[in-house]
Amino acid sequence: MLLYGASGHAKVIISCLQGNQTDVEAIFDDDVRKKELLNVPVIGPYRADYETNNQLIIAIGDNAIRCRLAQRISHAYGVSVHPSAQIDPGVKLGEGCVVLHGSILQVDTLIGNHVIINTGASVDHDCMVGNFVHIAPGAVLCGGIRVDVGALIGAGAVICPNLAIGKWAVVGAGSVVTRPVPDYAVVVGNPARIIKNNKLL
Ligand SMILES: CC(=O)SCCNC(=O)CCNC(=O)[C@H](O)C(C)(C)COP(=O)(O)OP(=O)(O)OC[C@H]1O[C@@H](n2cnc3c(N)ncnc32)[C@H](O)[C@@H]1OP(=O)(O)O
Repeated sequence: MLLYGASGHAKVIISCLQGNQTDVEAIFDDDVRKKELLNVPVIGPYRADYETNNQLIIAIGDNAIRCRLAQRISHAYGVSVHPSAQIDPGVKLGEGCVVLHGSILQVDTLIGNHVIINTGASVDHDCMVGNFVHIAPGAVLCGGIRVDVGALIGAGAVICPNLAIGKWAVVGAGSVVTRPVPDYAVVVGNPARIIKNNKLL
Protein backbone atom coordinates (compact mmCIF):
# COMPACT_ATOMS: atom_id res chain seq x y z
CA MET A 1 0.00 0.00 0.00
CA LEU A 2 1.00 3.64 -0.47
CA LEU A 3 -0.21 6.47 1.78
CA TYR A 4 -0.59 10.19 1.18
CA GLY A 5 0.04 12.23 4.32
CA ALA A 6 2.69 11.47 6.96
CA SER A 7 0.45 12.31 9.92
CA GLY A 8 -0.74 10.80 13.19
CA HIS A 9 -3.68 9.43 11.24
CA ALA A 10 -1.19 7.76 8.88
CA LYS A 11 0.43 6.06 11.88
CA VAL A 12 -2.92 4.51 12.80
CA ILE A 13 -3.47 3.39 9.20
CA ILE A 14 0.00 1.81 9.16
CA SER A 15 -0.94 -0.06 12.35
CA CYS A 16 -4.25 -1.08 10.72
CA LEU A 17 -2.46 -2.38 7.61
CA GLN A 18 0.13 -4.21 9.70
CA GLY A 19 -2.77 -5.96 11.45
CA ASN A 20 -3.46 -7.52 8.04
CA GLN A 21 0.22 -8.22 7.30
CA THR A 22 0.15 -5.48 4.64
CA ASP A 23 3.30 -3.40 4.28
CA VAL A 24 3.37 0.29 3.44
CA GLU A 25 5.81 0.86 0.59
CA ALA A 26 6.11 4.64 0.98
CA ILE A 27 4.27 7.78 2.05
CA PHE A 28 3.83 10.88 -0.09
CA ASP A 29 3.78 14.20 1.74
CA ASP A 30 3.96 17.78 0.48
CA ASP A 31 6.33 18.65 3.36
CA VAL A 32 9.69 17.70 1.88
CA ARG A 33 11.35 17.93 5.32
CA LYS A 34 9.59 14.75 6.41
CA LYS A 35 11.74 11.68 5.73
CA GLU A 36 10.16 8.76 7.56
CA LEU A 37 7.21 7.70 9.68
CA LEU A 38 7.23 4.48 11.72
CA ASN A 39 10.17 3.33 9.56
CA VAL A 40 8.26 3.94 6.33
CA PRO A 41 10.06 6.28 3.88
CA VAL A 42 8.39 9.64 3.19
CA ILE A 43 9.17 10.50 -0.42
CA GLY A 44 7.79 13.99 -1.06
CA PRO A 45 4.70 15.15 -2.97
CA TYR A 46 2.57 12.69 -4.93
CA ARG A 47 3.94 11.87 -8.38
CA ALA A 48 1.63 10.37 -11.00
CA ASP A 49 4.68 8.80 -12.71
CA TYR A 50 5.78 6.94 -9.52
CA GLU A 51 6.18 3.31 -10.60
CA THR A 52 4.27 0.92 -8.37
CA ASN A 53 1.61 -1.74 -8.41
CA ASN A 54 0.39 -0.68 -4.98
CA GLN A 55 -2.87 1.08 -4.26
CA LEU A 56 -3.09 4.40 -2.42
CA ILE A 57 -4.94 5.54 0.71
CA ILE A 58 -5.15 9.25 1.50
CA ALA A 59 -4.12 9.29 5.16
CA ILE A 60 -5.33 12.79 6.02
CA GLY A 61 -7.99 13.29 8.67
CA ASP A 62 -9.22 16.65 7.34
CA ASN A 63 -12.24 15.83 5.17
CA ALA A 64 -11.90 18.82 2.84
CA ILE A 65 -8.22 18.17 2.15
CA ARG A 66 -8.88 14.48 1.59
CA CYS A 67 -11.65 15.44 -0.86
CA ARG A 68 -9.45 17.88 -2.79
CA LEU A 69 -6.63 15.35 -3.11
CA ALA A 70 -8.96 12.55 -4.22
CA GLN A 71 -10.40 14.80 -6.94
CA ARG A 72 -6.89 15.60 -8.18
CA ILE A 73 -5.29 12.13 -8.01
CA SER A 74 -6.50 9.28 -10.20
CA HIS A 75 -4.42 6.49 -8.56
CA ALA A 76 -6.16 3.16 -7.79
CA TYR A 77 -7.38 3.49 -4.20
CA GLY A 78 -7.15 0.79 -1.54
CA VAL A 79 -9.13 0.04 1.60
CA SER A 80 -7.88 -0.91 5.06
CA VAL A 81 -10.00 -2.74 7.64
CA HIS A 82 -8.42 -3.68 10.95
CA PRO A 83 -9.01 -7.33 11.93
CA SER A 84 -10.62 -6.20 15.20
CA ALA A 85 -13.34 -4.29 13.31
CA GLN A 86 -16.68 -6.09 13.03
CA ILE A 87 -18.36 -5.57 9.69
CA ASP A 88 -21.61 -7.26 8.69
CA PRO A 89 -21.13 -9.10 5.37
CA GLY A 90 -23.85 -6.97 3.74
CA VAL A 91 -21.99 -3.69 4.35
CA LYS A 92 -20.60 -1.97 1.24
CA LEU A 93 -17.36 -0.02 1.58
CA GLY A 94 -16.19 2.49 -1.02
CA GLU A 95 -12.64 3.01 -2.26
CA GLY A 96 -10.07 4.71 -0.06
CA CYS A 97 -11.91 3.88 3.19
CA VAL A 98 -10.29 2.99 6.48
CA VAL A 99 -12.18 1.05 9.16
CA LEU A 100 -9.99 1.26 12.23
CA HIS A 101 -9.42 -0.74 15.36
CA GLY A 102 -12.50 -2.01 17.19
CA SER A 103 -15.09 -0.25 15.06
CA ILE A 104 -18.46 -1.82 14.16
CA LEU A 105 -20.46 -1.53 10.94
CA GLN A 106 -23.90 -3.11 11.14
CA VAL A 107 -26.15 -4.76 8.58
CA ASP A 108 -27.31 -2.91 5.43
CA THR A 109 -25.07 0.08 6.01
CA LEU A 110 -23.43 1.77 3.01
CA ILE A 111 -20.11 3.56 3.33
CA GLY A 112 -18.96 5.93 0.57
CA ASN A 113 -15.47 6.66 -0.72
CA HIS A 114 -12.53 7.92 1.37
CA VAL A 115 -14.49 7.57 4.60
CA ILE A 116 -12.77 7.22 7.99
CA ILE A 117 -14.47 4.95 10.52
CA ASN A 118 -12.15 5.73 13.39
CA THR A 119 -11.14 3.74 16.46
CA GLY A 120 -14.09 2.19 18.30
CA ALA A 121 -16.78 4.00 16.30
CA SER A 122 -20.10 2.25 15.78
CA VAL A 123 -22.41 2.65 12.78
CA ASP A 124 -25.60 0.68 13.18
CA HIS A 125 -28.06 -0.84 10.68
CA ASP A 126 -29.33 0.90 7.53
CA CYS A 127 -27.04 3.91 7.70
CA MET A 128 -25.76 5.73 4.60
CA VAL A 129 -22.40 7.41 5.09
CA GLY A 130 -21.36 9.73 2.26
CA ASN A 131 -17.99 10.30 0.63
CA PHE A 132 -15.22 11.99 2.66
CA VAL A 133 -17.05 11.60 5.98
CA HIS A 134 -15.10 11.07 9.21
CA ILE A 135 -16.76 9.16 12.05
CA ALA A 136 -14.31 10.00 14.85
CA PRO A 137 -13.23 7.68 17.68
CA GLY A 138 -16.03 6.30 19.81
CA ALA A 139 -18.85 8.03 17.95
CA VAL A 140 -22.14 6.15 17.79
CA LEU A 141 -24.56 6.31 14.88
CA CYS A 142 -27.87 4.61 15.70
CA GLY A 143 -29.90 2.93 12.95
CA GLY A 144 -31.17 4.53 9.76
CA ILE A 145 -28.93 7.61 9.76
CA ARG A 146 -27.79 9.45 6.64
CA VAL A 147 -24.52 11.35 6.87
CA ASP A 148 -23.92 13.50 3.82
CA VAL A 149 -20.62 14.20 2.05
CA GLY A 150 -17.75 15.64 4.06
CA ALA A 151 -19.41 15.69 7.48
CA LEU A 152 -17.38 15.17 10.68
CA ILE A 153 -19.01 13.29 13.53
CA GLY A 154 -16.79 14.21 16.48
CA ALA A 155 -15.29 11.82 18.99
CA GLY A 156 -17.84 10.22 21.29
CA ALA A 157 -20.84 11.93 19.68
CA VAL A 158 -24.16 10.09 19.59
CA ILE A 159 -26.57 10.47 16.68
CA CYS A 160 -30.13 9.35 17.47
CA PRO A 161 -31.96 7.06 15.01
CA ASN A 162 -33.19 8.00 11.53
CA LEU A 163 -31.67 11.50 11.43
CA ALA A 164 -29.91 13.22 8.53
CA ILE A 165 -26.59 14.99 9.01
CA GLY A 166 -26.03 17.53 6.22
CA LYS A 167 -23.04 17.86 3.93
CA TRP A 168 -19.87 19.31 5.48
CA ALA A 169 -21.63 19.58 8.83
CA VAL A 170 -19.64 19.15 12.06
CA VAL A 171 -20.97 17.43 15.17
CA GLY A 172 -18.85 18.43 18.16
CA ALA A 173 -17.10 15.85 20.29
CA GLY A 174 -19.41 14.30 22.87
CA SER A 175 -22.55 15.88 21.46
CA VAL A 176 -25.92 14.15 21.40
CA VAL A 177 -27.81 14.87 18.18
CA THR A 178 -31.59 14.60 18.52
CA ARG A 179 -32.68 16.55 15.42
CA PRO A 180 -31.55 16.69 11.77
CA VAL A 181 -28.41 18.78 11.21
CA PRO A 182 -28.48 21.17 8.21
CA ASP A 183 -25.72 21.34 5.60
CA TYR A 184 -22.56 23.12 6.87
CA ALA A 185 -23.91 23.50 10.41
CA VAL A 186 -21.59 23.09 13.42
CA VAL A 187 -23.55 21.63 16.33
CA VAL A 188 -22.45 20.96 19.90
CA GLY A 189 -23.89 19.90 23.23
CA ASN A 190 -26.67 17.69 24.60
CA PRO A 191 -29.05 18.17 22.95
CA ALA A 192 -26.88 19.46 20.11
CA ARG A 193 -27.55 23.02 18.94
CA ILE A 194 -26.14 24.99 16.02
CA ILE A 195 -23.32 27.34 17.07
CA LYS A 196 -22.06 28.40 13.64
CA ASN A 197 -21.56 27.42 10.02
CA ASN A 198 -18.61 25.48 8.76
CA LYS A 199 -16.80 27.91 6.47
CA LEU A 200 -14.15 25.51 5.30
CA LEU A 201 -15.20 25.46 1.62
C1 LIG B 1 -7.90 10.32 16.37
C2 LIG B 1 -8.46 11.72 16.40
O1 LIG B 1 -8.00 12.56 17.10
S1 LIG B 1 -9.79 12.06 15.37
C3 LIG B 1 -10.24 13.74 15.73
C4 LIG B 1 -11.72 13.92 15.82
N1 LIG B 1 -12.01 15.30 16.15
C5 LIG B 1 -12.97 15.66 17.00
O2 LIG B 1 -13.71 14.85 17.51
C6 LIG B 1 -13.05 17.14 17.28
C7 LIG B 1 -14.43 17.70 16.97
N2 LIG B 1 -14.40 19.12 17.14
C8 LIG B 1 -15.03 19.80 18.15
O3 LIG B 1 -15.72 19.22 18.98
C9 LIG B 1 -14.81 21.30 18.16
O4 LIG B 1 -14.82 21.75 19.49
C10 LIG B 1 -15.85 22.06 17.28
C11 LIG B 1 -15.51 21.79 15.80
C12 LIG B 1 -17.26 21.60 17.56
C13 LIG B 1 -15.82 23.55 17.57
O5 LIG B 1 -14.51 23.99 17.41
P1 LIG B 1 -14.26 25.56 17.16
O6 LIG B 1 -14.91 25.97 15.87
O7 LIG B 1 -12.78 25.81 17.28
O8 LIG B 1 -15.10 26.26 18.29
P2 LIG B 1 -14.63 26.82 19.72
O9 LIG B 1 -13.61 25.93 20.36
O10 LIG B 1 -14.27 28.26 19.48
O11 LIG B 1 -15.96 26.71 20.57
C14 LIG B 1 -17.08 27.54 20.35
C15 LIG B 1 -18.02 27.32 21.52
O12 LIG B 1 -18.56 25.99 21.47
C16 LIG B 1 -18.20 25.27 22.67
N3 LIG B 1 -17.83 23.92 22.25
C17 LIG B 1 -16.86 23.58 21.36
N4 LIG B 1 -16.84 22.25 21.19
C18 LIG B 1 -17.79 21.74 21.99
C19 LIG B 1 -18.24 20.43 22.25
N5 LIG B 1 -17.71 19.38 21.62
N6 LIG B 1 -19.26 20.25 23.12
C20 LIG B 1 -19.82 21.32 23.76
N7 LIG B 1 -19.45 22.61 23.55
C21 LIG B 1 -18.43 22.80 22.68
C22 LIG B 1 -17.01 26.03 23.26
O13 LIG B 1 -16.92 25.82 24.65
C23 LIG B 1 -17.36 27.45 22.89
O14 LIG B 1 -18.35 27.91 23.78
P3 LIG B 1 -18.35 29.45 24.29
O15 LIG B 1 -18.54 30.28 23.04
O16 LIG B 1 -19.52 29.49 25.22
O17 LIG B 1 -17.03 29.67 24.92
